[in-house]
Amino acid sequence: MKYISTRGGMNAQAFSDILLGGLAPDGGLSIPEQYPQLSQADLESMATLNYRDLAFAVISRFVDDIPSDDLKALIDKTYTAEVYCNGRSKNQADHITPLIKLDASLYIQELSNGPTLAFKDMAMQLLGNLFEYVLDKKGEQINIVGATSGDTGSAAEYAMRGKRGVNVFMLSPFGKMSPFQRAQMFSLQDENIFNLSVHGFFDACQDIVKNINKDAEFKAQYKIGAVNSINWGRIVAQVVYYFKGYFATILATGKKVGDKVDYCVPSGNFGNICAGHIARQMGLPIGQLVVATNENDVLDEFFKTGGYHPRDVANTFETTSPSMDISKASNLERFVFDLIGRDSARLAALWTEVESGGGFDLSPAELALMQDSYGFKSSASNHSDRIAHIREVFEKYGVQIDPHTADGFKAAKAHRNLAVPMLIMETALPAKFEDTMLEALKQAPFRPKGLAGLEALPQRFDAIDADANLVKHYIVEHLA
Ligand SMILES: Cc1ncc(COP(=O)(O)O)c(C=O)c1O
Ligand SMILES: N[C@@H](CCOP(=O)(O)O)C(=O)O
Repeated sequence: MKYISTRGGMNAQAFSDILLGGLAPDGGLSIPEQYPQLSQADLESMATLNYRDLAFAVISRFVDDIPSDDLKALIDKTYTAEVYCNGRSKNQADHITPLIKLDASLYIQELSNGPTLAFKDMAMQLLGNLFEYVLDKKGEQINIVGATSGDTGSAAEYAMRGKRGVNVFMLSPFGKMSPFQRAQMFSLQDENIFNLSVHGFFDACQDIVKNINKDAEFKAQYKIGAVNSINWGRIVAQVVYYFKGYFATILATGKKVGDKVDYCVPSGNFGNICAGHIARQMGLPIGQLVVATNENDVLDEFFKTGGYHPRDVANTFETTSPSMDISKASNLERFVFDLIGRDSARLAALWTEVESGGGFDLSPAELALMQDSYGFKSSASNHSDRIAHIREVFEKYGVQIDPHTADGFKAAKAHRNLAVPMLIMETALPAKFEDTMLEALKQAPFRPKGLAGLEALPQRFDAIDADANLVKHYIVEHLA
């Protein structure tokens, strides 16, 4: 399996060569030359595998330059009941991403039982172990530069703290994360962790990360790596839980392998649902892929009209599902590459428009293809929807969901077909967003053991203006 760039300007590379980096040298994103294809027999053979074996069955199809035994050992070390425990018994926790039944055909897939209580841990824990392995083999070090709106940052820092040869420089939007998210990151005192609080939104942080990645000389000199979902390693690890969720859903609903399951995914940078698209391209019988957004609804507009027009700061909003306060969805580039028949010249032209502050419109035929053949639907939420749906799910089903998952619940209701099971991806635990949960339920959400008093711990971070040169300077100074 070799990897190319969506923009056509990268020679085919092996998995280990693209693993540590973010953007391809031409500014595009790495993507497999073709997706592995699974037959009905392959799917049937996967249906009863535990998470570790399933992860190996999926990920090994994308990796051919790490010996199988080593890859299996890295996966086995990652997906354990101890890491994805969240206070459960070993037996319960060993499912890693168990389902919560809401009704006969509506389920939530738990993805937030890892160390930082968000779905990012599903891929980031594996990435941490893969990084350490590949760096050891190559005898190299890495300085990760990442952007977060609240969850990638803590997941990356918890996965990379104490790892040999790794430093993390994490950019987050100043004053825009929840107090819990802020405390999770800023209370870390590890010497290899640097938190930079940027005056701007997540989009500004991500632009800086991309800008640094495009400076080939700086990138090579300072060994810059990426952990955002522009990194292919994040996406491939996320593909696994679409398979796990599928098999668990058909088992729970008495369906058979081959029957369709719909998925609804709270979306911002489009990394989570992009993994769903790839699972579908591999042959997983996914019906609809429903994109849920908050008030920052660029993606909702795209999937309804075919027009992708990222917004500027003045039109990006602070919301109560803050991790989705994103107006430029990096991974959309991977999906559009497939949608337009992998025409890299056209893709590069479309993203040249996007990067110069504009956007593009698909043709009516492409819009129909996206909605009908690729199964994409969408819906947007606002604060009052969020509060109402947190309340509804608690009152009807006795389940507390976080504000992002509540945006997903609204979208799932809007697009549900009662004949097809619908799986809502849980993207974080309510404990991370206590104020909104209190407003909705008049009670504080469950907080896993060991996290009491998190917000009162001493915090360490540096504030900085949204300027790539300042960030580069900061990196150079702190590495020295
Ligand atoms: C809690 C939560 N929900 C949803 C999202 C959106 O996921 P994605 O960016 O992969 O679309 C994020 C972060 O991006 C998140 O942290
Ligand atoms: N919501 C994310 C934003 C970054 O997304 P990523 O999946 O591309 O790393 C966050 O919480 O940081």
